[in-house]
Amino acid sequence: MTSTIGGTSAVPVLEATGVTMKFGGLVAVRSVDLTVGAGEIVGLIGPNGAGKTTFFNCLTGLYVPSEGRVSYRGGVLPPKPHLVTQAGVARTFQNIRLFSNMTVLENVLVGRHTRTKEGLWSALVRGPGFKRAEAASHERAMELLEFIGLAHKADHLSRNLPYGEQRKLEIARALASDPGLLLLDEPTAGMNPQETRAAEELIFAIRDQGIAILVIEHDMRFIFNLCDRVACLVQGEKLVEGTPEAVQGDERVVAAYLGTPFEGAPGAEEVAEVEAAEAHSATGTGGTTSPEGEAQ
Ligand SMILES: Nc1ncnc2c1ncn2[C@@H]1O[C@H](COP(=O)(O)OP(=O)(O)OP(=O)(O)O)[C@@H](O)[C@H]1O
Repeated sequence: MTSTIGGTSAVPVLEATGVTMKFGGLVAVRSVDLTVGAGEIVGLIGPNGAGKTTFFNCLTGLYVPSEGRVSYRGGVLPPKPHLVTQAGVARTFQNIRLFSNMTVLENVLVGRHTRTKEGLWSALVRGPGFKRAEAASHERAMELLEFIGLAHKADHLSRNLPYGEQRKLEIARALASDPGLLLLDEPTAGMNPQETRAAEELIFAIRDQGIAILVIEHDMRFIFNLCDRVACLVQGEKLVEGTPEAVQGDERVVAAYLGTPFEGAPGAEEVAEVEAAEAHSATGTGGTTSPEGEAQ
């Protein structure tokens, strides 16, 4: 199966079909379909609480979706984070999750462990197989630090890095698992404009290495500049999906961000029902009539 993007055909790397996530009575994500093709950068936008991170958590095995299916390169992903990483899907988090007392290099090495095959026994006796694997991991981790521009800080404690560099280090740690798909949750949150620009360049460079990317971001200028395709979630449902130009110009997206109701908006029926019920209870027997004859 292929997904068509702007007239070209891309092989899907990620396919999410009908993904729904319920927390008790709350439907945080409702029947969302999304594909990411090889070589693509896809953006996921939506107002606060729209369900973006919940959807990411469903893709990466942190949550088991209430309904739906997530596949990577044609195989259904097991709902366990370490197995998802092993399959080739890596992620970063909205709130930085580095090991603050470890060095920059050690943080990247932690991300490498899904790709090392040496077992506990081999590690304990530090046999030749373990030493070879350790040297290869070290070399790969240094390559990645070179790539993100932090090789000169390999021995620094990660907690001493400026915020923008901590975010870059998180990306390097995710890349250490050799993913085919990288999910970035608000990679530029808290960054200044120069750091945001550098993050954009870094993401393009990652894509150029053949890694598909799905990114959540609130910075619209960043997302519309970066992405080949953008999907907008509102109240857990995918409202619009298309090229940055199409999504940017879509009045429903603008309305969703401004909180303006519009016809057919996800949740609009529920809102109307609640408003009608409130009007009913406020007026006792079905509402009063204004002098102009309009219901209040
Ligand atoms: N573990 C949970 N238990 C219960 N409700 C949750 C849980 N996680 C998220 N929610 C709810 O699901 C909805 C979607 O939240 P989510 O964090 O996915 O939105 P978001 O689009 O990522 O928001 P933001 O842009 O603010 O990060 C919200 O109403 C949130 O309160």
